Amino acid sequence: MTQEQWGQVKQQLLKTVGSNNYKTWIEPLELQEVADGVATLAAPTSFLGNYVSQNFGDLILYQMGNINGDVRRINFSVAANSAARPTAPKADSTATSTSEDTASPAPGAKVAAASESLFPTAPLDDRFTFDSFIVGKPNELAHAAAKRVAEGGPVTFNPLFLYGGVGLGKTHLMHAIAWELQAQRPDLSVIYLSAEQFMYRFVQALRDRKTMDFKEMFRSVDVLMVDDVQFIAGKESTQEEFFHTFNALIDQKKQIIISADRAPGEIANLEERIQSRLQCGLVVDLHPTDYELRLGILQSKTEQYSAQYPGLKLADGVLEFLAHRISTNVRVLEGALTRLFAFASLVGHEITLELTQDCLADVLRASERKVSVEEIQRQVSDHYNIRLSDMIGPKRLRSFARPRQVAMYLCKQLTSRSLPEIGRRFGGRDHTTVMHGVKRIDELKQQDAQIAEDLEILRRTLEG
Ligand SMILES: Nc1ncnc2c1ncn2[C@@H]1O[C@H](COP(=O)(O)OP(=O)(O)OP(=O)(O)O)[C@@H](O)[C@H]1O
Repeated sequence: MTQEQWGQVKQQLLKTVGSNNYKTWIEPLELQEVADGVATLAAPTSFLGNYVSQNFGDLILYQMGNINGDVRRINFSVAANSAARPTAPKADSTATSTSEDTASPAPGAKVAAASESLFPTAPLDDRFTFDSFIVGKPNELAHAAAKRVAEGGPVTFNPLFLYGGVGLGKTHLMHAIAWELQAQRPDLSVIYLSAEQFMYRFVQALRDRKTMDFKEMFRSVDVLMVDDVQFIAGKESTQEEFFHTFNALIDQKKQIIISADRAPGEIANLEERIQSRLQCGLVVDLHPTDYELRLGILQSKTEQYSAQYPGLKLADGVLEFLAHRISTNVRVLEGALTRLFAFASLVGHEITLELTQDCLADVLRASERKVSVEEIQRQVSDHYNIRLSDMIGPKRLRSFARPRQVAMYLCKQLTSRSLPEIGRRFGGRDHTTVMHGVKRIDELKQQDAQIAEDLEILRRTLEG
């Protein structure tokens, strides 16, 4: 691989990983040498080298392979000792870490016999255990199913299919299963990897003419876990391979655990036979968190932080406030708490409600349910059974004018748009017209029970 080709690889990586990731992680890398199919990349720090190796190693190798088929492995010229996960054993103890050896097995778990270049298990996050997973109504079934599978007993439901929205704990549960299996059943060979990694491995095997090794390896494991399976949608040959691997393991009564961001039947461009195969075991949904679960997660995180930041006090009501206000995903919730503790420890203050509102203003704003003017117009015209064009149009008929005023009122109440802006969205009306409409509905809702009820229903629908 020449420096020029390395430049092309970097250009491709820029497109794939985005400019922020690119600047931080890829740009600092230098191509040092290529010998015997092994490309050595020099990273300025061992941390960076390890991080890139873990997170982008496969991708870099994949792109390099596309541009120059001679490259089969990558080395990072950094010390292997500085790996991010101290508990994970090193796959080898040489002074370099490779994209393969960072994909190390769960400690203690036996890794399926495989050629080194296809070494498949992705690293596990040691924070993601059953102990640190808070159980509530929305995730109790998923948790119970994961626990059962983690016992490593006779296979009762196969596959276990976990699905749910972003940041609701799918990966956490899968890692927890892997850790538990490794502790309870170190005799089992367990492979955990993302569907994306499955694809890269497969492509690599195709390129290296090692598909038999690939097949053999995946078909000889006891437990196969594939995260984010929606990734293989639309990728035909990967799907094909996945399907055969899947069938072979099911036939041998080996446990398969799959996660996705939606139910099997809802993954577009996933072959029907795969969709139906995925549904033949237990399909469990991780529901969006509720208030109690969020509070539980915050309390548990706070205990950890209190140990980390001794002496830092948390005022009553702060966690409740956060659990109430941040209702998106757990990742955002955790991030908010991390920021709060870090900030409070810097300024040396007790974490009060004011400090929380101050420090997390952007997160709180972003979590507010955003209702758009268009959504309001649509809902209101549906409610009053008029056409959207009549609501926005010039007609002054009472049957259009009243719903229009209701919609203007709701826009003022539920969005942060100014009166002139609302006017513009209502067919270019003047801000005084909007002001008048808002005032009129304000008065009417005191006198007219029907209007008050309409407003209540609409507000509830719009705020979800
Ligand atoms: N019930 C829970 N208890 C404790 N932590 C949780 C819980 N649910 C999620 N988390 C935490 O939230 C973060 C996001 O979870 P995770 O990565 O498992 O989400 P995911 O469902 O795999 O999301 P994505 O679709 O983005 O991959 C992690 O730090 C995880 O530890």
